[in-house]
Amino acid sequence: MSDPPAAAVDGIEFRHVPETDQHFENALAKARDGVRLTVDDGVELLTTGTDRAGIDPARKEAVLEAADHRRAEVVGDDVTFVANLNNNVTTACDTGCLFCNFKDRASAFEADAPDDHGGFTKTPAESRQAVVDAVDLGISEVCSVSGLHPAFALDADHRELLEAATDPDALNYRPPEAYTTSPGTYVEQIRAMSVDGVHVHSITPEEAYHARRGTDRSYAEVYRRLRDAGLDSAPGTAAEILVDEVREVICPGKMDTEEWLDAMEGAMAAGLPVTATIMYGHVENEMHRVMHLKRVRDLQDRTGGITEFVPLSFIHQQTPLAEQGLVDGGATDAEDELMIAVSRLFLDNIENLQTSWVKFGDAKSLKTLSCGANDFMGTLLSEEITKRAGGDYGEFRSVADYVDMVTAIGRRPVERSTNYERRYPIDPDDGPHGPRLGPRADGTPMLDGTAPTADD
Ligand SMILES: C[S@@+](CC[C@H](N)C(=O)[O-])C[C@H]1O[C@@H](n2cnc3c(N)ncnc32)[C@H](O)[C@@H]1O
Ligand SMILES: Nc1c(NC[C@H](O)[C@H](O)[C@H](O)CO)[nH]c(=O)[nH]c1=O
Ligand SMILES: N[C@@H](Cc1ccc(O)cc1)C(=O)O
Ligand code: SF4
Repeated sequence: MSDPPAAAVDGIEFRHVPETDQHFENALAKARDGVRLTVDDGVELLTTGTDRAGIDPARKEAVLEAADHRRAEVVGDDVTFVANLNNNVTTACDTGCLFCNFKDRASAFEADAPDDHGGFTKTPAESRQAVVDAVDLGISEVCSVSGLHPAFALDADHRELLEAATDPDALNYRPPEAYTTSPGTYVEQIRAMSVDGVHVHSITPEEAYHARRGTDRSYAEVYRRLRDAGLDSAPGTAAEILVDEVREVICPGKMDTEEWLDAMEGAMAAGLPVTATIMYGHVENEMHRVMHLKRVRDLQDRTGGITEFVPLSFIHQQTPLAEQGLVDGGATDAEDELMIAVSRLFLDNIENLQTSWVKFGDAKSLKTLSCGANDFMGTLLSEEITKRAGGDYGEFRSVADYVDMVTAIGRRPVERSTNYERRYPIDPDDGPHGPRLGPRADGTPMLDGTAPTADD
């Protein structure tokens, strides 16, 4: 009847466990009535009741249905997506997150090291060229998240400070000359990616932390400088699970929960919209997942600046967590569906809920569009993070792919801008289909016929 548990977690004892005084039926009634849910309510829904082991299929369907209704009430039936490029600048990173296989040790990029690390660093000029090519294809957004390369500084002033530091190693700084290729500064990268007014979505809280290391600048100040250089919004990754006892296991080198919240508030204080994420399906339990949702909901109550929430299902295959035996799988289908549904029901102050074809594949993401999700991510054109972790769902979806998939489930595909302010509803019968919202978009299909996942 029920799915097996997501992951065996040996030897980790957590203070927070999925136990509550609430009953599943009460929590479901509140969810159906649109009453704001407590953490205990969320745990009851996510577990389909803590009174029984495993996931109860009938109760699960009831939760998915409530979330689907809520989605229709809040955002209607349109399914949105963004025409975008993922441009990762560098894989060099020494933060050591145990769920991540995107990173390569920075020492492998040093000028005197053998060039066999399999990773990459792009100069600002190389980033610009990648964006120019994609803007020609019609994209409206470049999404850029990267490793914390030790040679990165915010700008020339920051570099000067880092160069003068008594112990630069302690600040995770090494000068660009130490490396075969320099990523330049964050400001140079953002300027380089600002091609013809394309929307630049970049600088996660962890990257902002790196961009202020060794200084007493506030996050707002750092994000303001980046905004002046052309940054338009920030991705809320690095959230993982916003409960420190979990972060200590999966990403001990990363900022803690408070610092993540501080960075997000700084971005919003600088006038930038942000997204928020959760990465689940590893060592955490349902109590952690819902505590995370509560922290995101509180942040949105304080700021109102979060445009979308993105549940990222952990891809386990080629990661240190799996290699060290800390996990033996990711989330099950039922857990993925419930994560989407409970995110919709719990986050009553965030309109848009994204499903990721990169993490779920097409079939499961389509299913989640009837479990609470309304946004179907973006065209990406390139994807490294999931691929390097062992994910196998490709790197690109064309506008034609989106039209086919979304119309197949009886919904209307709508191309959106990053912040959902501009929308272009697509008439499925009026093909061929290409992006419309980018600075050079004219409806020409993006990579028709040549892309690995395009229709043939
Ligand atoms: C790879 S990092 C790059 C940006 C920056 N270094 C940071 O940590 O914010 C972006 C996000 O990818 C997600 N990620 C990394 N490895 C993953 C995996 N194996 N499965 C699912 N998501 C993953 C994490 O949520 C992480 O915060
Ligand atoms: N969900 C994932 C994303 N999301 C990025 C979006 O495509 C877009 O940038 C955002 O909606 C802002 O408009 N990117 C990935 O590489 N992998 C994902 O799983
Ligand atoms: N979805 C995130 C960005 C992201 C980037 C890479 C990922 O692997 C996951 C998420 C955002 O739009 O803010
Ligand atoms: S998740 Fe980000 S910070 Fe952590 S190791 Fe990967 S690239 Fe580095």
